Amino acid sequence: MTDAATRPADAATTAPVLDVRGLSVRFRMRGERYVRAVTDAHFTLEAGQRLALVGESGCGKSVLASALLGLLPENAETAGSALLGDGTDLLAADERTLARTVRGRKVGLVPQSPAAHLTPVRTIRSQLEETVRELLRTPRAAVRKAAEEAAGRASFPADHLDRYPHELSGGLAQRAATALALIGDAPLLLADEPTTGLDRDLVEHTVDELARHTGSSRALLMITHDLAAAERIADRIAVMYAGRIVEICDAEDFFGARGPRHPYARGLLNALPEREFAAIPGMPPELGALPEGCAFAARCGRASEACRVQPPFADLLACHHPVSDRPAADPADPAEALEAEHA
Ligand SMILES: Nc1ncnc2c1ncn2[C@@H]1O[C@H](COP(=O)(O)OP(=O)(O)OP(=O)(O)O)[C@@H](O)[C@H]1O
Ligand code: NI
Repeated sequence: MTDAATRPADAATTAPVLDVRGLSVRFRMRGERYVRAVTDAHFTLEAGQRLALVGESGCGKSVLASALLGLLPENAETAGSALLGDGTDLLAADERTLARTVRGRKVGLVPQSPAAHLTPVRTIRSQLEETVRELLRTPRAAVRKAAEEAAGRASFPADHLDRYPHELSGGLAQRAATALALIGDAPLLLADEPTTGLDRDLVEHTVDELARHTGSSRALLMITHDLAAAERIADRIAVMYAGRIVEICDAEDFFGARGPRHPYARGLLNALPEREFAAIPGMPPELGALPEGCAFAARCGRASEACRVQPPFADLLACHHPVSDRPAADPADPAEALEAEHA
């Protein structure tokens, strides 16, 4: 643990909203064993950017989010840094700093399940007012108005403010939770599976709202395994496999004609019902027993000897045999190359 790093003042204006460098999280288990939930993650988020972090269940997405919120359990050990635009290192900050100045104020959390996040025995108005008092230190006389404004920003109807959470539809509960998340005006919004359990209309509504609230001054990190939701909201996609980010790609390329370059990312995309509906064979490795080299090699049709060594994350990709940018021919695949030559 080091003291929170601070940037020189002149760099602060150009610093990204979030700059994650070499973030790793491992959990200490009994008998000197470790579960390596996140390994060497690198990414940045500029103001106005919306990044979707996707990957199969258990690949480490939520652990990464918890690390950014300082909400990891006792047995977690972290490495690397996660710098906010003002120089705060989320990995180095102590709990007091995180609780008093970071969560809600610098990092807004859009909860997974608004129903669980809202307090059942209190009206929406009283929850908004409490958060306004806490985060904004608003003078007593102005709290009611500030809470109503907060509701308005998330399009929560004023005539529903005196209702209890159970009296709200799923959509309105989501708006109430979003209103709470936005009160501190945090430059970074973090949403872990904000659309889980919602029907398709509500998914679209929720991600559109998140996009609207990100605007040009904030940044959004959305964790999801819903690729359709990711496509709707994100301008960049980060794909995680077995604790590592294996590719970061513009959403346009990812979902468009070019497609992702990492074979795993391709597999995820092709597993969609509206594409090939073909699941990737096999299972991801246990994070407590990761192989030496590329963790995807055992399931990868393109794997070779080279994959016994961990591929470095370079040029936003960690793969020895990326799928070619040119859809017609692929030099790594002799058969395809031959075909192309004769085409
Ligand atoms: N406190 C802990 N101790 C040990 N292992 C943990 C702990 N918390 C999480 N893990 C492990 O870390 C791995 C990553 O879990 P994580 O919840 O981040 O996955 P995820 O990608 O968010 O999956 P999902 O899509 O299902 O939410 C899992 O193998 C999980 O068992
Ligand atoms: Ni998760």
